Amino acid sequence: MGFDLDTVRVSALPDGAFYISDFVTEDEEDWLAQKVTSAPLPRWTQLSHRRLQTWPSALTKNNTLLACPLPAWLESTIGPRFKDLGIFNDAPHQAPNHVLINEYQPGQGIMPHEDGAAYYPLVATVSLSAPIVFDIYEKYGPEQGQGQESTGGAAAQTARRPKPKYRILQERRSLLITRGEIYTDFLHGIAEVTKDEELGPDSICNWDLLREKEAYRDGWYERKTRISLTYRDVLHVTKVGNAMKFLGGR
Ligand SMILES: O=C(O)CCC(=O)C(=O)O
Ligand SMILES: [Fe+2]
Repeated sequence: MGFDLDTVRVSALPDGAFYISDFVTEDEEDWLAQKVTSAPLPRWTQLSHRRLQTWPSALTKNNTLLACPLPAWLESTIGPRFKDLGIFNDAPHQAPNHVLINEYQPGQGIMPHEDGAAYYPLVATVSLSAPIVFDIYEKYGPEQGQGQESTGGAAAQTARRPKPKYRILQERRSLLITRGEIYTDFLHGIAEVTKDEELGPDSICNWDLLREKEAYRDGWYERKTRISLTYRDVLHVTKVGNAMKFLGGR
C-alpha cells in the first residue's frame, strides 16, 4: 500500500502542503550536497540573491523542455520515493523531468513569486545542509507581493517585502510538497536574513511535523548555507529533432 500523505499534511495551511521531516538520510544528504557543490562552475547561474543550477537544461522561451533524462544522481535516491508517495501520478509525465537547485548563503533569499504555468502545479522540494523558513503570501491581499519572478531569471524586485501570511520551517533532509491552492493561489519566498526568528508553534505552520523542535527552543537560529532541490514536471516537452525543425533545420 502506498504512503498516506494525509499523515504529513500541513493542516494549518489551505489545501496542498505536505511536510516529511526525514525524507533523505544523513549519508544521502552528504552525497547529494557533494554532487551539487562539485558541479562545474558553468553549471551555476549566479543571481543577485542566490545561485541556481537548472537540470537537465533551461526551458526554451515558450516554456518547453528539450527532452533529456535527469542525471542519475538526482533520480536514483529520490525518484523511487516520489513513486512510493504517488505525488506525480496525475502529472502529465507521471514523474519529475526538471530540477532547479538553489543555494542560499546567510542573508540570501528569493522574493515572493509564483512558479507559473510552465509546470504541472506541484513542486517537491528536498532541503539539504541547513534549515530555512519558507514564507507564503496572499496573492491578492492588501499586502500583495510583487507577482511573478520567473524561477530561472533574476527579476528586479524592488518593492518592500510584505508580511507573510504563513511560515513553514524546512529542516535539512526534509521534503516539502506544495500543490493545489498553495501552488496556484499564493506566492512564496524566502527572506534575506541572517537569522530566522519568532519560531514557535503559533508562527510555524508545520511545527507539529518537525523532527527537531528542541533545536528551535530559543525561537531563532542563525542561517547557514542551505541547498534546495526543487523537482517539477514541465508540461511541454519536445524532442531535440523537433526543436531543430522548428528552428528551420531539416
Ligand atoms: O528554495 C526553495 O525552497 C524555494 C525555491 C523556489 O521558490 C523556486 O526555485 O521557485
Ligand atoms: Fe518558487
